[in-house]
Amino acid sequence: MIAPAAVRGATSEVGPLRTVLLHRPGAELRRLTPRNNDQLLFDGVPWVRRAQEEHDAFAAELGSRGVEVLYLDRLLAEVLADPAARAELITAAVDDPRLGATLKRTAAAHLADLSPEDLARALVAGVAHDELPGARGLSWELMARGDFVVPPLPNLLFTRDSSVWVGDQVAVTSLAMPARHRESTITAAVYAHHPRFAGAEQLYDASLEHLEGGDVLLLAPGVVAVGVGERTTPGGAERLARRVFARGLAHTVLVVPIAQQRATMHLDTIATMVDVDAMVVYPAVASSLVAWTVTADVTPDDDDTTDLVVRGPAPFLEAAAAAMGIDRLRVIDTGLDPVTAEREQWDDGNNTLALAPRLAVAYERNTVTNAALEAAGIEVVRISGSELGSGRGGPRCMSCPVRRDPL
Ligand SMILES: NC(=O)NCCC[C@H](N)C(=O)O
Repeated sequence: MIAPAAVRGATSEVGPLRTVLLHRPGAELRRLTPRNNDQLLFDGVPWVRRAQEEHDAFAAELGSRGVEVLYLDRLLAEVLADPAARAELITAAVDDPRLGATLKRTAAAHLADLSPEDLARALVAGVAHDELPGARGLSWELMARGDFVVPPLPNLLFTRDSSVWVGDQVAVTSLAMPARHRESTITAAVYAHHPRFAGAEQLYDASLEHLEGGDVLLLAPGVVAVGVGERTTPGGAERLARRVFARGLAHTVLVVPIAQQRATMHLDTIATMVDVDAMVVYPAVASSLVAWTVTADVTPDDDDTTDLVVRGPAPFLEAAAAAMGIDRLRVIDTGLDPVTAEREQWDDGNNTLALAPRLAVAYERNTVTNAALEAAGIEVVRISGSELGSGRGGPRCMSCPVRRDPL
């Protein structure tokens, strides 16, 4: 029996969206340079003011459709009034093998002196070498002048990846790329300490096998697809499967191998739901995608030891339809010809955010995919993303649904 998520959480990708967690990009994007953008997982150096305008327009579209927008940096500043949360996050910020003990101590003392708002800014934007008054120690002396004592988190923008709600429980994820590890310390602290989330059950945590929210798709109530590739490991998918079964949050997990490359870093870069029975899918992979269907052997009663039944591989679209209990999953193609499809997939044409069945937010630049969506009966809310897109993420990546109405 799959419990409906009422007050918090989500059981699908398309149930009416009521509350969403966003992060408005700020000073952390100003840290990007041509020297560090690759390591920080951006494909360029965005124009920050324009990125903020694009993000504000995205948030305004959500707000005008009745979606409550929560901002991660505001929740973070609020929890940083709590000494326990401050201590946790300061320790995590300086827990870096590049720093010697003296620099760790100086950096921690500097952060501990900041107000909650300034500390929130420093945790997100990082602390540059020359921003640490009175710093001493060998590792500070030998650090390159342009380097960071606490590296910035420009990918916090992509709130989908560092936490994901499955039913009424929240999974703080275990991010694979070093540039993103510290993001989950922030989401973990917000969910653990903010009164807004009091009582929320934690489904996953950052100490476990790699699992990123962009790889987790709630295909239908009780059916979760997990992409396994550059970011999420088979071990992460297995752990999540056991936990969602043990807690009655799903009856089937479809594990979907995806190519380990930047263009397809998460499952949501190649497929997203736009209706209860329809997905926009990158046609270059649609027919070759497979899924392993995972279920529980007996009624599960324990988080991490349930015996799993694994069947497959079978064509993804068929396995998904069978698990969802429908005849067929309708597919809308990205692009039209292979070159347009490749361009629009790269520019997050597949990465739509459903606000309700047949209503989705998409980047305006993917004109061919958006026309195909409309031809299939999907209303498209277009937003611009010329600067936001330089981080290689679209509307779905930039949003973590905290509450969707049950279908
Ligand atoms: N779900 C997603 O596909 N998120 C986009 C993450 C982009 C970010 N620059 C990254 O490489 O992790």
